Amino acid sequence: MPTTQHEVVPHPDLETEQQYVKDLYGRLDAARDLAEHRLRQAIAWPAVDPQALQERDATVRFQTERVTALDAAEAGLCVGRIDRTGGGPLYIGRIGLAADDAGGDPALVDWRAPAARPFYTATPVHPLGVERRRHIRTRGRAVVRLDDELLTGGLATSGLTGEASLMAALDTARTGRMTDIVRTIQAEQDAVIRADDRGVLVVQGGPGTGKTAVALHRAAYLLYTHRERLARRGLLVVGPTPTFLRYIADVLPSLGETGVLLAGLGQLRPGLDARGTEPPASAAVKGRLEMVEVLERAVADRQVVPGDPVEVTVDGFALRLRPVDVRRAQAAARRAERLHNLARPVFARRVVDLLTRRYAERIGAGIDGGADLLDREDTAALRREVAEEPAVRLLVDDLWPVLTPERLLTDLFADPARVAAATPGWDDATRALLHRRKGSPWTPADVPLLEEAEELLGFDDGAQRAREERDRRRRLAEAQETLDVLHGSRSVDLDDDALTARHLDEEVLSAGDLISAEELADRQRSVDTRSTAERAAADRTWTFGHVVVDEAQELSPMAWRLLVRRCPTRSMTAVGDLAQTGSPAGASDWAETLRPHVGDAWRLAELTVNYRTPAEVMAVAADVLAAGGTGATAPRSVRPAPAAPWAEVTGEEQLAARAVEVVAGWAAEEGTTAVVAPAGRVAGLAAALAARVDGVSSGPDADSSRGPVVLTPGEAKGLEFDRVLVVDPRRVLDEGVRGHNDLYVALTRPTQRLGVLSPGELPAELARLS
Ligand SMILES: Nc1ncnc2c1ncn2[C@@H]1O[C@H](COP(=O)(O)OP(=O)(O)OP(=O)(O)O)[C@@H](O)[C@H]1O
Repeated sequence: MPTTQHEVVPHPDLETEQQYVKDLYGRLDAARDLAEHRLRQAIAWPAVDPQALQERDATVRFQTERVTALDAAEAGLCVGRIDRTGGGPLYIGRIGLAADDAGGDPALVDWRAPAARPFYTATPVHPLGVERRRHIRTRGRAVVRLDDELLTGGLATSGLTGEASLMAALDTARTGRMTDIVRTIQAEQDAVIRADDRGVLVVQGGPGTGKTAVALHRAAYLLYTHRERLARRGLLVVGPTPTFLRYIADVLPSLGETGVLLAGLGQLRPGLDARGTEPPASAAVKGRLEMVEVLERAVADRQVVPGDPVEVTVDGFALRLRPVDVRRAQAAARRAERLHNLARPVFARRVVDLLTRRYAERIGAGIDGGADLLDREDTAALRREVAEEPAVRLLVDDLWPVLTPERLLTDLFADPARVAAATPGWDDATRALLHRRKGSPWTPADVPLLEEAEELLGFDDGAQRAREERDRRRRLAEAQETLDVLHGSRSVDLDDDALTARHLDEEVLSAGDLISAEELADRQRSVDTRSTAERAAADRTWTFGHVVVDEAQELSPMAWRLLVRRCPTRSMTAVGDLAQTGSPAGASDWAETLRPHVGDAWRLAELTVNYRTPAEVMAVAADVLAAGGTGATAPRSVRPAPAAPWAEVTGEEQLAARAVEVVAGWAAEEGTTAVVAPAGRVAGLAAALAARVDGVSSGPDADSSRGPVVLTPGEAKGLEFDRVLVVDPRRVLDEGVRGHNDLYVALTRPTQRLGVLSPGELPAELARLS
């Protein structure tokens, strides 16, 4: 009888490759030992002055990053090799390692180096000088499998690079954390990863096409290729939700890159973590570009002209300020300075000048010659008196208050009258969407508005500058004192009596001759030891060297405006899928979305292959996409499903119980599980599940590495799970502002299994499942 047992014949080169990989690990160990030694040396460096301290900190940071990168390279150090026509093999891996022979090929080429490119892009039709591509799979430091592709035949294949390795990677159970794809990057993905960094690159691709993976690998590639510039200016990666940021957080560190700032829109204002929630319609209105004008009007509205003359009393004299006086003072302030807070001192000066004149007139009244008799000193004294009078300060505050962005928005959104004044032509229902109770948490949609307000208000840093100047003078005085002491105590040991005093002055350089007090004071300024990412996170005026935006279709126009401000060079990568837009403020057309911010200075790349969702599941999702009527096409899946997707009509009463049963039934399987349901059902389903299954979580803190998660389609966006149960698809369709997009997102999350539970009749869009 023929045996069904499949005997795996080890690849004949396995042992040779094991030797080579062992040698590479030896080099990695040596590089790490050296970096650790240098790090220890740097830490032990006696830093005698601030400059040395600064140098030491820079070295410590550099060597720490080096050790971290070398540590990260340990897992899967070598990913494969290419055998080139007329040349030796070139090994590709996570980092570059030099060979002993300085003139020859490196022992290992960094996957991001130009020489590594054919490993990802060579095909039998376009072999690029490559005869054979070999994927090397390792476990720990042991080589466990070799997969070869011959590229000499000239015949077109599946179009996938390293198909066996790719399929093995795609079939692996998920852990709840995204992993890197260095081993199996595909040619169309490679083109995006290595694309020129100038201008805005938009990457459009359906679910599972690797947009997130590609965006993160592109970040790593740009850091490698433009290391110096990006190390100085920093790189920002923006994601939609805290859950998503947690999901992707390990990828860049696993590629040895730790200096990238990952942030959600809610974290883009230093010092604020905006996690409040609000109806999508409110977020949509806040996201409109016309909010810029609304804010401009809201600021102008705070520059008040009273209806009637106002009076302030200074030393018993009632002084009058007429509306026309205020108007003139306002006009002068606005002429002098565009920003509200910076123009305020001009306004205040004008008001004080006017009141001083009135004061002088009142004092001079009854005396012959009147105010003209007061000399400059008298007037200056009166001016001081007026300026220091609390009633005058209060009046100026009323007429032109110092405003923080938070105060401007809090006062505006809490007061329908203010909103009405700032939104001429709006209807009341739209205005009502801006309402916010004082003290409620800020939402992500508020962040671009707060930042815009900051641009309009300006920050009067007069007090801070005065403080810095005082500090500088103090340091200068201390430095001078130090130099004086050094100068006074210099020991001059001269044998030659013939040296005259004049010679002495010429020949002996004192500390003060080598360094001025100013230089010394400057050196004493405290050294900023924070990394670029930390400094960028704390500084709202920081501009980044490159910005990567994931799920870019969700960004509102105001959010785009904020990001472009943070990246004036427009060196940006935006990845997204118009067919998955859930937010009413989000994009339905890239050109339309980008035009107000970058004009036509952007280009489009497309990803067409779905690596996540099995073909049978994708067919169901594609029906929903087609029914949505956007005309978008679903990407092509590369894998079949291990089990057919299914749907079940449960009735309302049985819905939660069936969901629990299904998820509990899946509990024994490896990998992650998600229940995706309309917002109104999440809490109930999570509670029902938690009673039966361990580690259930939901909402912004959901974490599928601990157990099943219950999410809305919006929260599930960008994530993936081995098994997904979609509950109540009808309500997902009906409740979402773009319901078909939401259901499409929900259905495209699984890597293995999909189940659908419907309390009532299955929507026609899911007919394929009935
Ligand atoms: N070349 C590849 N090799 C191995 N795995 C890959 C490759 N490309 C993508 N994947 C995997 O496919 C899955 C989907 O990738 P990713 O999440 O980046 O897609 P996406 O386009 O961002 O999807 P969505 O639009 O749904 O957010 C991930 O598990 C990713 O690791």
